[in-house]
Amino acid sequence: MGSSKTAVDAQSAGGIDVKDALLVGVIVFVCSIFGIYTAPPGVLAAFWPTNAVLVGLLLRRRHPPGLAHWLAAATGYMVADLVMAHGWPKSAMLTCTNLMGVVTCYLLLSRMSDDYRALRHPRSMLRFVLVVASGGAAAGICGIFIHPVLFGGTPAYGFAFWFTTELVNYIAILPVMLTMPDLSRRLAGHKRRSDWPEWRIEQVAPLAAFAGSLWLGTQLGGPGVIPYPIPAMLWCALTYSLFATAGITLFFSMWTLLAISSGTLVIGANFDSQQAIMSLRVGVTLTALAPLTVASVMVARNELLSRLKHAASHDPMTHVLNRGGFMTHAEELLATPAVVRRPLAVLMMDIDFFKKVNDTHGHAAGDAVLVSFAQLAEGCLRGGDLLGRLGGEEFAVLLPGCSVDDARAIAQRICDAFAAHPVTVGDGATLQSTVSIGVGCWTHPGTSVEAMLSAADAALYAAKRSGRNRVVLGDTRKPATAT
Ligand SMILES: Nc1nc2c(ncn2[C@@H]2O[C@H](COP(=O)(O)OP(=O)(O)OP(=O)(O)O)[C@@H](O)[C@H]2O)c(=O)[nH]1
Repeated sequence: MGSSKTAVDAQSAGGIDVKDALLVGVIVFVCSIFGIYTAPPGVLAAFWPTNAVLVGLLLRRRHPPGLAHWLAAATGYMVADLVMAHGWPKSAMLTCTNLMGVVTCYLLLSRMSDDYRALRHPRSMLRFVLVVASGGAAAGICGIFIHPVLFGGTPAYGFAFWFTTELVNYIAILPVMLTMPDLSRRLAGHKRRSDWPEWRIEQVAPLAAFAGSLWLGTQLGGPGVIPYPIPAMLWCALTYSLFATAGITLFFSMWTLLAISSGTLVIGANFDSQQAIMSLRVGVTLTALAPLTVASVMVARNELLSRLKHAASHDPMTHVLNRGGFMTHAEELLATPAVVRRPLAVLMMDIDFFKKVNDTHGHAAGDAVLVSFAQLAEGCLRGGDLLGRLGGEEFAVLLPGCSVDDARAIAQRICDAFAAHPVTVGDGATLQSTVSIGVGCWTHPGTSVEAMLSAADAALYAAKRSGRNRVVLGDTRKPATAT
């Protein structure tokens, strides 16, 4: 039974792999045809997206590419060149050159950690430039041999031409591929329209400044206009996601080169030699590295900040909110109009005879009981409820929009579940602890979190005095006043 299932799995995985490889081949073919069609007459494609798209595709797949993928990619290149009547020998030489750069970039990038590869590390752009320069150099080495044969140039020119072309295309396109959000995961998240961020003026302004600086360049002209959009692009990098910044820098590179070649952007320089064109393309592309580096540093900074924020507001042992985190979240929740107008309940929970657990089985056993209780309590709550560890063996819960009856029922559920849940500790002993819970309820809160907690605490004290392992409802007739 097991082996036949494995065979079926392998078969279906094989089917998916072939389909996947075919898709890679088709994408390589389409990108290559696009590159060949956009080339000026007599020159190999000026904008050659295929290699960067292929490296990005292979890296973004869940599994490393197999032989089928590489064969499909090679076929895609060959067929595109043959369709454009480049003939077999020329097509084969061009395919080898393309694949040399792709394989080099793929191998180097696939060995990097996820953070570096997705350009989410402050130093990732440095490594990225080294990788794409290596990919360009690999293609350049092929260029030394094929350029004199195919185009009659010198080996040195062959190296320079292939190196710069690959470098420019990788730097412009690969960041977009590497930072592209995982669409399947996004769609699975079912983002509703109301969850989307609102577009405010400060979010639109950097993009408007970028468009404005591009326009200004066309109006003023002269050799200094190329970096005009850099301040706006840095502003974009500080405001938008890494992926959006990568898209903006790609647009900048393409726009600048197209605008100069079409005469929309007049910089007053002569581009009558291949060297001058190469120099311009490399210069424009390298300019775009600055905003990408800023965006990359911003991502790393924001992730560090959110990790620090989480660490400051959560208890490292039970992973629920700590006192500070609970108070901040509770106050924020109480300021929400939807919460203010609805009933609200607070539970104060304290594990019974917890000192005895520590004294009998050791501190580690006490910790295990605390972790177990936090998990169990969390499992009894609804999505919008807040659970926090206020200190020691004392926990609190805020239940927004919860009636007296519901609050009592939730508290009783936690109490019963914990009493019925044995915890096995390090010395092999099985501990059966209980919890006492005080409940405070308000039909119109209008008071501070501290006041609510102290009212629920009074009910907890009553629960302890009347025998523990029980739920006691506090006085709910009048709202508590701030202490
Ligand atoms: N294992 C462990 N123990 C803790 C931690 N924080 C506080 N304690 C212990 O929790 C115990 C609390 O004991 P008491 O306040 O006397 O309460 P109790 O024994 O539960 O008695 P009642 O609350 O009256 O049922 C003390 O022994 C503290 O040292 C912790 O993080 N881990």
